[in-house]
Amino acid sequence: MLRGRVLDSSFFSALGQLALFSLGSALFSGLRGGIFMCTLARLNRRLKHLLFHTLLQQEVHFFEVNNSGSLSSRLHSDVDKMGRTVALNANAAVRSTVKTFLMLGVMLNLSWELTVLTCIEMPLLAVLQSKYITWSKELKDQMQECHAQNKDLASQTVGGIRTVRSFNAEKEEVRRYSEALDQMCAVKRRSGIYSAIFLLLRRLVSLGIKILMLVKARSLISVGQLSIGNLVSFFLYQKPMSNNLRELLYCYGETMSTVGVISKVFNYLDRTPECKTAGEFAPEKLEGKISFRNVTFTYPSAPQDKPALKSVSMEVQPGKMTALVGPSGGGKTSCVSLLKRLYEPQEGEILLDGQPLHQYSHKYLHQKLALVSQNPELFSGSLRYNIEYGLKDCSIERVKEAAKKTNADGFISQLENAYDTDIGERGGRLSDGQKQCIAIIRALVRDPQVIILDEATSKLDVQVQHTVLQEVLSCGRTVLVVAHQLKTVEKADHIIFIEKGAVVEEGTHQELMAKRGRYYRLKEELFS
Ligand SMILES: Nc1ncnc2c1ncn2[C@@H]1O[C@H](COP(=O)(O)OP(=O)(O)OP(=O)(O)O)[C@@H](O)[C@H]1O
Repeated sequence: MLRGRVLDSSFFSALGQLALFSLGSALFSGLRGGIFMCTLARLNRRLKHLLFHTLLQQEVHFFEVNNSGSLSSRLHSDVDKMGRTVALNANAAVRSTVKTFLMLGVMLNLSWELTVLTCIEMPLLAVLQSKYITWSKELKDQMQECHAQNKDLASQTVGGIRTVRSFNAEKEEVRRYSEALDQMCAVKRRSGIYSAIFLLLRRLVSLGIKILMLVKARSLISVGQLSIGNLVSFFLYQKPMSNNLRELLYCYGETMSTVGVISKVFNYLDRTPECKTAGEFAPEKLEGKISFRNVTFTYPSAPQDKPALKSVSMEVQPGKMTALVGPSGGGKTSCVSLLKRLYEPQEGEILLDGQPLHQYSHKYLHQKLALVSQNPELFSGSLRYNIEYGLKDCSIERVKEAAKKTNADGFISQLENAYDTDIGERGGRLSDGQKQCIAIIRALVRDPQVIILDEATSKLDVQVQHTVLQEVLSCGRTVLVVAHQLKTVEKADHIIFIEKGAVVEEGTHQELMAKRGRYYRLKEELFS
């Protein structure tokens, strides 16, 4: 047509072909887009599920070295970015490749010389692009880190707003956040400068190629190897063809620069937790006798010559109340953490009814051995949800019964929706004492044989403390109490005094008082 030899019949046939081609292309692109979006959604869901599952299997130390902000960033932004980049780029790459080959055929037919020149642009741009990727990859990693840090800082400050307010630290927190934002801004600025330089060079290369093509076209026309019509047709194809090539390069670049993000996500997915896998042992009857045999333990993040426990040996008798006492930093909580298998000792072993702890099934162990700590971790949701947490098929009657035993049903029934009341983020709508009550009910509802109270009743009044202790001691349970308030441990059947990671002395209250050793002196210091 552009050559001016237009016949009505060929015009309509070309129009028909064009319409068919457009219809096919629209159908193809709709289908392709739809399929890729569905695949992307599935891929995203699967990756997040896998990553969250893998994260929850990791040992406690992993969460000490990886803060929650960066983990949540990996889980959300990184997985989203990864899925989007891979799926969308694959989509764009398929589209551009198909178009490129179709156009290449037509363009070669019009002028192979000009087509070769068009294709020269591609390797030049590829060299530029790969340089740009190397520069920008590092910046993208830095941006991810800054993003995670900012998120962590904001969520930590908002989560700890009570402390921030009471220490009048709002200005300081705003300053810290603003510093973090400045850091992010500096990285983005550098990234912007690199991008501007890259775009400029890319334009210059394209322009240079275009000038070469015009010079070549002029010489081809002058020797009669190319008509003006063919040249115009060629340029009509050349622009979208260049765009396609550029899009292919862009997809490659984007995928390459996301490699850092992808490798981080896969590093987490492939990570094997550094702790012994739990066994299958789950006896029907458990007495609850605990033995520490020459247990030496150093926290993974502490220097290896600074063990928290040094060759600790002790016995917690079944059905009795044993108290762990000692000065701050002595190693009491470390004993409890080892008992709950939050960490593994480097030397020695811990036995429950004569069996090493790791041989018990994970579910069984945590059901039979319940821990209530001083600042229990509660989750947003209803009271009932928090009490039943992790239990399947727990009836409301069981929950109510456990609440009655600790005298907590009174305050619960006065709440707006009783057991269905939402307790707010981390149980923020409850008092500290009420939180401790909920944590005790949460432990009792599991009907454990061993119950560990790590300063668990410190915020309850004396009457409730007494009721709770009576309840946990009933049914022949083994009770291990960790206490600073020596008053609460006087009733214990056995007291173990731990200092600087070692058992210093043990016996009943009367025996230790008569001995006039460390226990006696600590008591004197507290009451003098
Ligand atoms: N997560 C940790 N990483 C590294 N070191 C730790 C960690 N937790 C505790 N420690 C160190 O281990 C030692 C024993 O701490 P532990 O918490 O067991 O003492 P504690 O007797 O329970 O103290 P408190 O009575 O103050 O709670 C301390 O020196 C402490 O600094």
